Amino acid sequence: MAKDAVADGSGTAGEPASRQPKRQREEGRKTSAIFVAVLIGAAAVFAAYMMSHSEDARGRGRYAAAMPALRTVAAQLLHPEKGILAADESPKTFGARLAGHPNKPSLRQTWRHILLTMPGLEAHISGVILHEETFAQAADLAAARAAGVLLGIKLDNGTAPMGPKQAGELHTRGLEGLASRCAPFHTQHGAAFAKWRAVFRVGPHTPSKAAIRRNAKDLASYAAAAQKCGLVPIIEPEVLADGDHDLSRATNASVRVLRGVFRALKKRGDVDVGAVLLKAAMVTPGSSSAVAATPEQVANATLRVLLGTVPRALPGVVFLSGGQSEELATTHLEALGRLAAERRAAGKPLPWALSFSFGRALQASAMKQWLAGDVPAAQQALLGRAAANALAQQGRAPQDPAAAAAAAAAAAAAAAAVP
Ligand SMILES: O=P(O)(O)OC[C@H]1O[C@](O)(COP(=O)(O)O)[C@@H](O)[C@@H]1O
Repeated sequence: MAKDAVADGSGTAGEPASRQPKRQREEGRKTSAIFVAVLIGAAAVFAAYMMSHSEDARGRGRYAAAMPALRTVAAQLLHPEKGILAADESPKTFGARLAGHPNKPSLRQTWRHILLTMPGLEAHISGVILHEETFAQAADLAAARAAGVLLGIKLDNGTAPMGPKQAGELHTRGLEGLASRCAPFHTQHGAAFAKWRAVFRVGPHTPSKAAIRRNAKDLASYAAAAQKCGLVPIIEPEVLADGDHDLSRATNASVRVLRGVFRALKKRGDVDVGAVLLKAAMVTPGSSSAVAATPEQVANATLRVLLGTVPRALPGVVFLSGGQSEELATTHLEALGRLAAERRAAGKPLPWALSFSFGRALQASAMKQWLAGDVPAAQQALLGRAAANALAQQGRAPQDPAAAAAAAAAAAAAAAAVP
């Protein structure tokens, strides 16, 4: 009997449970109950902490139901033979591209006029992202729209330093009043999409959790506001190439940032991720890194990051050029396009389209020609880069840019000749 009592855990060895004093049994039960309650409490606190602090925890929440009209616009932007021209430089950034020429509003206006009215632009450009100041150029906007080029508005107001604990890190401004600010771009100026850029530095202690959380939350708030305004949001969490970090640190930072961003989008519950485009940096070693990476290594690292973080429902990823030369950005895009084509051939297609949304890597040579006074050469240069990148995103070797420009111009002339 004593043996049974020990075996079923109900008493002390040698003394049946029924013979223990009642008070002693009750105290034992109370102690176990308190112990279990403390355990449950600690587990709950730990789980809550992990949910709110761990960047690796799976995001809770859901995406909003499909927004068909916005999904159609997203698909238009992701035309397989076209990409997006980023011409939304803030006045300060534009000035940095001018090689000493005075950064006057009229100069920016002239350059954007040349871009928006360029014959043949629509051959390989599906949309142009513009700075707010360009929305005053109504005739130029109308010309681009008439050619079938979608217009986008940069809705962020640039970056500002984060608190003293995140020295050197930045957050993006512009959420205040966004809901009312964004509507007229769609209703009065015909914008179809929008963009918001957040930046993350790779350093020994960055990007910090705080910077990721804050920027991810703000990107998600912007995406929701843009969709409510009737605009397809491009979210741009740019992991900067500045620095001497290697490919593996760039990979790690990109994974953490993108996880944070998609978790924040899901947590809101009012964003249709099927009507959002991700504008991402390719995963490369830092611009002052001692160790270079081949285009194949860059493409592999970039795809690995995207496959591990980006939901299948997102329609497309458009890459920024991030200070790479025009040729290098195209070479990297081509390596990515080749990987995507190989996966398709192997019956494992990527869930999203890959394309480009370059600023400098589309405009650098063109601007040089324009600043030297040769507008036709500027147009040729830009059309040539667009054509080369359109091929590259399909994994096809870019032709000689001059030949591609001539082909684009011929196509435009043929289209114009049709009555
Ligand atoms: O003027 P800002 O806000 O610094 O923007 C910088 C540029 O970065 C981009 O997001 C990406 O441009 P790049 O392709 O040249 O890196 C552009 O859309 C934008 O013009």
